Order: sequence, then C-alpha cells, then structure tokens
Amino acid sequence: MAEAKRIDGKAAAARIIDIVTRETATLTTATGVVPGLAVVIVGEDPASQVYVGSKAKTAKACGFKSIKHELPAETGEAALLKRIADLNADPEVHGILVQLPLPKHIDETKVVQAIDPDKDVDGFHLINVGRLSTGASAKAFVPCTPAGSMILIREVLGDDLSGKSAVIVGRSNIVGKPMAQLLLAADATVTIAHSRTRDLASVCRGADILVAAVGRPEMLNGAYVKDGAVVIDVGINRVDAPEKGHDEDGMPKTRLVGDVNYADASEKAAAITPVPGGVGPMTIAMLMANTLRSACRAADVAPPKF
Ligand SMILES: NC(=O)C1=CN([C@@H]2O[C@H](COP(=O)(O)OP(=O)(O)OC[C@H]3O[C@@H](n4cnc5c(N)ncnc54)[C@H](OP(=O)(O)O)[C@@H]3O)[C@@H](O)[C@H]2O)C=CC1
Ligand SMILES: Nc1nc(=O)c2c([nH]1)NC[C@@H]1CN(c3ccc(C(=O)N[C@@H](CCC(=O)O)C(=O)O)cc3)C=[N+]21
Repeated sequence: MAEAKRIDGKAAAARIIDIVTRETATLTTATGVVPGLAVVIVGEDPASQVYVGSKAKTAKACGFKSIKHELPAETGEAALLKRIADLNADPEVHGILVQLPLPKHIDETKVVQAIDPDKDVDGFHLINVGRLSTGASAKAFVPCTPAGSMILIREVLGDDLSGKSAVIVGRSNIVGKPMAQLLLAADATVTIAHSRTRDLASVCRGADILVAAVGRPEMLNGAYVKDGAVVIDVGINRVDAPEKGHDEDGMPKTRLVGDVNYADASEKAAAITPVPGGVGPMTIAMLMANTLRSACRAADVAPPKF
C-alpha cells in the first residue's frame, strides 16, 4: 500500500473561514447585523484557555463581535445560569458557547439546556440533538467537531457514503454520537464502539471510514486499520516530549498526539488526518459557520452552504 494521503484540516478550515468572512461582510453591509459569539469559560484550565483564545481570535478575524466571558473557578451554578439568561436575551449575541468541562460543582447538563437552542452553536442542546437524530437537520445546529470531520471525509469520498461501513470509537455526546448520526444520514452503515467493545481491533478493521474519538494517545495502530480506509483522528492528547527539551522548571516539553498512531496507520490507510492540523482547526471553523448561520437566521437572510 502506498503512503496514505494526509488530509489537510488546516487548509480546509482556512477555506471555510474565508467563506464565513466574505459572507459576514455581505450580511453586515446588507442588514447591519454583525454576528455575535459569546464564549463563556469558568476557571483557569490552561488548555481550555488556549482553545477559547483561538476561538475568539478567529471570530474577530471573520468580522464577528466576539465576547469572552471569563468567570472564576468558584463561580456558582446560579451565577452561570444568570449569565446565560442574559446572553439568551441579548439580541447582539447569535451564538453562545460554554467551554466544557465545567468545574465539578456545576451541573453541565443543566447549563447546556439553559442555552437558547437557537443560539446553541455547539449543537449540544436536547432540541438540536433531537433535530439531528430525527433528520430535521436543516434547522439543527450540528456539533462542530463531527460536522468538520464530515467535511474532511467528503473531501476524500464525496457526498454519497452508501455502501461504506463506518466505525466510530467513542460514544460521547459531543463527538461519538453526533458523528454516528451524520454518517448514518449520509447512508453509511454505522457501528459505534466503546470501552466495553470486545475485540476492538477486528471491529475497526471492518471500517471503510474509521473515526477515533477516545482520548487515549496513539491507541489505534495499523492493526486497527483496513487497507484503503479513511481515518479521522479526533483525539487531542498532550504528552511529554523530553526529546524536545525541558522548560525552566525542569518539566519536559510536550507535544500533541491523536488517538491514532499516524505513522503506523498511514501504512494501511488511503487517507488520514494528522494531529495537530486535522480535525482541531475544522472544529473552530465550523463554530464560525454555525454562528454566521445563526446571525443569518436572526436577520431573515438565507445562510451560505458549507
Ligand atoms: N479535535 C477536536 O476539536 C476535539 C477533540 N476532542 C478530543 O477527542 C477525544 C475524545 O473526546 P470525548 O468524546 O469528549 O471523550 P470522552 O472521554 O467523553 O469519551 C471517550 C470515549 O472513548 C471510549 N473509550 C475510552 N477508552 C476506550 C478504550 N480503551 N477502548 C475503546 N473505547 C474507549 C469511552 O467509552 P465508554 O463510553 O465506554 O467509557 C468513551 O465513549 C479526546 O482526545 C478529546 O480531547 C474532543 C472534542 C473536540
Ligand atoms: N463547549 C465546548 N465546545 C467545544 O468545541 C470544545 C469544548 N467545549 N471543550 C474542549 C473541546 C476541544 N476542542 C478543540 C478545538 C480546537 C482544537 C484545535 O484547534 N487544535 C489544533 C491544535 C491546537 C494546539 O496546538 O493546542 C489542531 O489540532 O491542530 C482542539 C480542540 C473544542 N472543544
């Protein structure tokens, strides 16, 4: 098997952000509406800070109004719910994202369900989950990571996935399950595997499309990949990289790896996403796309297609 094609998520994300930027300018000129994205973060988790920072930066570059709400780790649930109620009521806000995970003393489900479904650009509200899973997806906000992964899959395989078998490893509400819904809607034959799946490698080897959303560094190697498969690595894991040296405190430097061993899987796959530079940038691009879509709806203008 020849070396796999590297699916360039960074380039695909740049193309989407380009469309969002142009369409935002058109919308704002025609209607005066400026898409508004509110990103709420509770606590100082450094990794979350980085993602939230890059979301806010991209939103500004698209011509959005981006509002970052940084709340201290000890913020109570009631105060957070009040903040969300205010954002729901604010006509300048079209998208609300509450960075997950939240501190342990806050009920995540309660917070997510408090977001107005029409501003739920993460697509985590029950209404949007229901819309996606019943096929009412024209109105749904689709979760950004699975939506971005679908675009990368379609870049390689085209729109029609009928006859393809897809295996998703991971059954979270934010990645695995919505990914399964999208692949099913595209007519793939879908299997969802998880920590209780027996003989995971042989299940994965049945996949024409293999999506890894596990959270375990480089867990899936070539033995999990069918010859010619398309491999989408959603995992973002920071691991020690002492070979890169150490910081001032003597701690080893780190690097990002996915849930798939890229080099090994590449020997089998036809195409594979790298980490970094694969699904991650697409997540941010789709957040921008969802926010623009929400603003278009608010302005009663037809949203662009991505
Ligand atoms: N690129 C991006 O934009 C994003 C990346 N991520 C990354 O994706 C990964 C998954 O995230 P998320 O879905 O939130 O994670 P969760 O921890 O919520 O879910 C992980 C899933 O993996 C399954 N799992 C764990 N261990 C094994 C195993 N040994 N064998 C088979 N299945 C296993 C779990 O099974 P069970 O249900 O049985 O416990 C669970 O369903 C993480 O690395 C995260 O950082 C997440 C969001 C966005
Ligand atoms: N409400 C909510 N919505 C989310 O969408 C959400 C969340 N909470 N919590 C955390 C996860 C994680 N996530 C990522 C987004 C972008 C990159 C990304 O851009 N990654 C770059 C690398 C970034 C780096 O170098 O650290 C890449 O893969 O190339 C990664 C991870 C969104 N999440």
